[in-house]
Amino acid sequence: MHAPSAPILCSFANSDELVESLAHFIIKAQKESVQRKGKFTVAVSGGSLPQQLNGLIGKPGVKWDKWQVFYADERIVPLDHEDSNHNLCTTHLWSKVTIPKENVHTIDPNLIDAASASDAEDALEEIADAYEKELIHEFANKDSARFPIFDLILLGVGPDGHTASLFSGHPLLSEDDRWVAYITDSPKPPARRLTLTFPVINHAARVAFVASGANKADTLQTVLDKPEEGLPASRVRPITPGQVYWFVDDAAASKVQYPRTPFEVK
Ligand SMILES: O=C(O)[C@H](O)[C@@H](O)[C@H](O)[C@H](O)COP(=O)(O)O
Repeated sequence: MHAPSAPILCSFANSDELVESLAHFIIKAQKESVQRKGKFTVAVSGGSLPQQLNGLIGKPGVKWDKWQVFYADERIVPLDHEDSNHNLCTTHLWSKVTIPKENVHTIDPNLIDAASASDAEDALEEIADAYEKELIHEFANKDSARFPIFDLILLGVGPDGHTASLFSGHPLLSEDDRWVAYITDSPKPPARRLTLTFPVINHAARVAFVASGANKADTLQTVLDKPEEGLPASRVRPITPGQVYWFVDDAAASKVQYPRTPFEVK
């Protein structure tokens, strides 16, 4: 196993520049992946991220039919529920682009109904297992890696430093076997969620965090300048040649000492 490489921090003067640069970064990653293997595997999360992807809308360089999308985390609610990350992404992105419906891999809606009808953890286990199988179907046989290698995982960071549904102090932070796990005790509602685990996130070819606004300044300072504090977002350190990027605005980076890397569109 190779050592993780240091995060690359790209900070932009405002939200428009961030959104546009992020779109260029994603398109470049997509081109490389499609050239190499004919598809682009992506994981996305919720929060403000889907809106920050709107620089992709209408860009001819985006080959939506080559995308295979999974959710980095999802809430255990019906897919059209206001808390669903799939619903959020559909509203802000999928409904505005030509991605084939079958290329967006949701948690199984039939299993959600069963889980909603009961408090039993078995139903959540079943949802997590089914989603893991969906991933195995996409990634297995391609190489012998123990974990899937996403081309790109897009994440946000919460004020408490959580990312996906990986929260500080939670036993799930030490999960080293499963690809997908469920939680029933998310400190932020809704309590019942599904998440990709750290080994999956840290095997990705690229992980890009997106964060904006002054209310993220303290969090980013801790995550980037004090990784020894071990906030979940600091633990995202893909093994080489994987790389973690931070796409932030200057307001969010205002307290960060960590060196910036100029963003270059090539
Ligand atoms: O866990 C949740 O319930 C949130 O969806 C969360 O993961 C969100 O993505 C981050 O808090 C970042 O939030 P912003 O994208 O709004 O900065």
